Amino acid sequence: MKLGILVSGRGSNLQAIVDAIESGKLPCSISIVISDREKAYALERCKKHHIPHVVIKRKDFGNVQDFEEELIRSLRQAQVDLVVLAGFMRILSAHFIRAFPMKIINIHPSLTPAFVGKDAQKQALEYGVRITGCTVHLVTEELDSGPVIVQACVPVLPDDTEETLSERILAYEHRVLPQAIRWMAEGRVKVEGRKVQVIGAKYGTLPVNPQLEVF
Ligand SMILES: Nc1nc2c(c(=O)[nH]1)N[C@@H](CN(C=O)c1ccc(C(=O)N[C@@H](CCC(=O)O)C(=O)O)cc1)CN2
Ligand SMILES: NCC(=O)N[C@@H]1O[C@H](COP(=O)([O-])[O-])[C@@H](O)[C@H]1O
Repeated sequence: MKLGILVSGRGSNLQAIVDAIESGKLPCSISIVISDREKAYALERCKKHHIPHVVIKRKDFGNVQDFEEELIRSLRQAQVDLVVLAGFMRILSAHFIRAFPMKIINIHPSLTPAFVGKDAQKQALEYGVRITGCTVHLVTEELDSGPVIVQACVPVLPDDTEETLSERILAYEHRVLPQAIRWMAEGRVKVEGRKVQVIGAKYGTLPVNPQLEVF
């Protein structure tokens, strides 16, 4: 499976995908990484691992439609089979999503539908929950509300800061995202409306549901 990965920041989830591929655990290749920010550290990771990459900045386009058309053009030119949002911090339009039907996944640092949007870890802390986590979901036109592929539960500790909680969640993100991509590559993710079934996966076990098989 050829991946097109969209990033905006440090790229630790990108690195987790690269590590999974290079270790032989993830039968995929990365055709293109696109960053909307030229100073994203994710781009340094691409240079180190010789991954094709491009910067496509919103402010270089007169409107969001032209910006998204360039994203679509680059992804189609790279002939990607799956688009992965790995810390990409722009809300994508229905037009973009319809260009890759059921072929866009996103990693989000909460148990959706709780705490959607930006700063999910801070939202969880401020709300006072004792359990949060991360979600890989299919991207729909509604923000962070797509059919859920996998979720990991992460405890919130009394002395947690946004930083300590984010790091604890991130450790699970780096496992559930490659696992979800592998299930997509194996064709085991079956979607009926909002319901998702990973064929052959073991459900009901925590802290990760469905249970991870490789990562
Ligand atoms: N249509 C969708 N687009 C995106 C989704 C999605 O689920 N559906 N996921 C996001 C990633 N994301 C949370 O997982 C997210 C990213 C950014 C924002 C946001 O409010 N961004 C602001 C400002 C961006 C900036 O500061 O540069 C905005 O775009 O207005 C919310 C959620 C990726 N896209
Ligand atoms: N709403 C989207 C969102 O908050 N995404 C989050 O941004 C971080 C990117 O880290 P990374 O660049 O090191 O992968 C990750 O924690 C990801 O879940």
